[in-house]
Amino acid sequence: MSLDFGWLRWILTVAFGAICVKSLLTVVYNVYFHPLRNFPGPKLAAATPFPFVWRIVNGRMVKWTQELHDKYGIVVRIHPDELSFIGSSAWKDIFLAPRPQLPKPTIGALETPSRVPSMTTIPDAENHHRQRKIISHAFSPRALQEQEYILQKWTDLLITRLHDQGKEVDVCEWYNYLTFDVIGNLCFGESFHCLETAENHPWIAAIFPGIKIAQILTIFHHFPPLDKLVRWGLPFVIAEKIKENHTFTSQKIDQRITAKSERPDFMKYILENNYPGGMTREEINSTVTLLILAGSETSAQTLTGATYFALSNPPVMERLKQEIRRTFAKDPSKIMVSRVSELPYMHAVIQETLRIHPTEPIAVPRQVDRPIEVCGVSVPAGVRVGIPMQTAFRTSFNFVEPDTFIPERWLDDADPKFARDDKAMFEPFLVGPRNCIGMPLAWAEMKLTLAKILLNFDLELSEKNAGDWSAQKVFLLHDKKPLYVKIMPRL
Ligand code: HEM
Repeated sequence: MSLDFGWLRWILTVAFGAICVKSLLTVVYNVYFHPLRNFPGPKLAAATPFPFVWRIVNGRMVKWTQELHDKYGIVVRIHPDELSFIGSSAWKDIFLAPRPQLPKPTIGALETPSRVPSMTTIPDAENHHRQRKIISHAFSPRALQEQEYILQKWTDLLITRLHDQGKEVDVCEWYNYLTFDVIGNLCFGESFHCLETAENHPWIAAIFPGIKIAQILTIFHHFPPLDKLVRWGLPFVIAEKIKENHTFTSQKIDQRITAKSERPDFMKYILENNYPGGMTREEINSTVTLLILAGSETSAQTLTGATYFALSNPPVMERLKQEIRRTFAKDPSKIMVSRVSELPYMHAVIQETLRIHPTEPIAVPRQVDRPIEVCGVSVPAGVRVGIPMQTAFRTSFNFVEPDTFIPERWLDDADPKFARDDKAMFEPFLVGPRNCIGMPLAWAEMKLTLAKILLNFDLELSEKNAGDWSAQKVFLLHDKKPLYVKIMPRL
């Protein structure tokens, strides 16, 4: 008996035809009738999300937005529903002025392993505030003072371990070991033992590929209903890793809670201030995972960047070494957070690193839920607006010699030509109620580390590094590369 599948062919043809007609109508609407139709930008990016999602997949979003802003100016329509701004008043217009604050869009947001949002993935302002109020106690000036001994202990261990190594190390890896151990201590009361073992803990080894996959999978958010399929299917793809990481975090937090310790780490403050109706245990798990990521990779990337840029510009390295060695030569034990904070040139080197190589290079946009004005133009509700930091920090619209590493531009006695720099554009830690809560900790950790490294070692770039270290793809974070450096002990 032969089966007649004619009806199936007919259904498929009709379905395919309907999809084509709907897509065509959407394209026509996006280009000619959409509220953003008059904004500048490439027609293809206005018509469909494909050019945008392609840059997410190939990690070239930074290069693309740079080219678009060079061509179209300070505002560009980079997606049918998204505008990109690089004018400094955009910080105020998007992140400070709207009250209540604009929510984070669910499109493009990474999910936490448990699906319970962390402080940073919660879209709405009210719930974000509820969590941030509790977490903020762990980042007060007093808490940072109490936590300094942890920074001191682990930066000292980094120096000892570097003395044990051969002549050449991948500093990217070692800065990561340091920042993970510090943040492990602050979150769980116990380090990840990376510095001791010179290895990444499996939790860490799993998280980076996980972020990359999750970021690439966000492209399906742009093609509903495929987003639902991915949400359903993702756990099957990386189920084991998700479960392992989730269990690890949960167990470590359990242990820290049971220990009832008075160590001044993050958990002490979270537990002390978690009033009834505050954070649920699952929210604590998700937010601790966020703290580990936000508090480690960012500082490690910036330390690697500062090392690379200073070594690539010998007069900068010379001036930086002089400042540190002159200040601490007589008594290296006096390298305290309060004292390293007073070194203007080191501050300028790190700022310039964050300008050339910010840790959040691409826009993390906001959802416009009411008409607003950004950089003097009216933006309708229902779209997304963002500031791509790397593009905004490295454009001649905002900075003189934007691609050149010049820490001197940040000094009080800078060359008058740098008066043309729009310094209000430079906000590498974000502004507003969702800015970086760990900024003082980050500064303290980075300055302490750089000071100790340059007091103890002379450094030189290895011939093993190929090309420009800072030319990296971006999958939300920089797709980091090793940085091989020859280290020569001097103390
Ligand atoms: C060079 C170092 C760092 C830079 C440049 C940096 C930058 C940023 C930026 C741009 C954001 C906003 C993310 C978004 O778009 O939502 C952010 C958020 C955050 N950062 Fe940092 N960060 C650094 C270090 C740290 C450290 C050491 C910690 C400590 C744990 C930390 C904890 C956080 C947290 C918890 C958030 C989320 C805040 C919220 O959602 O309210 N960061 N950071």
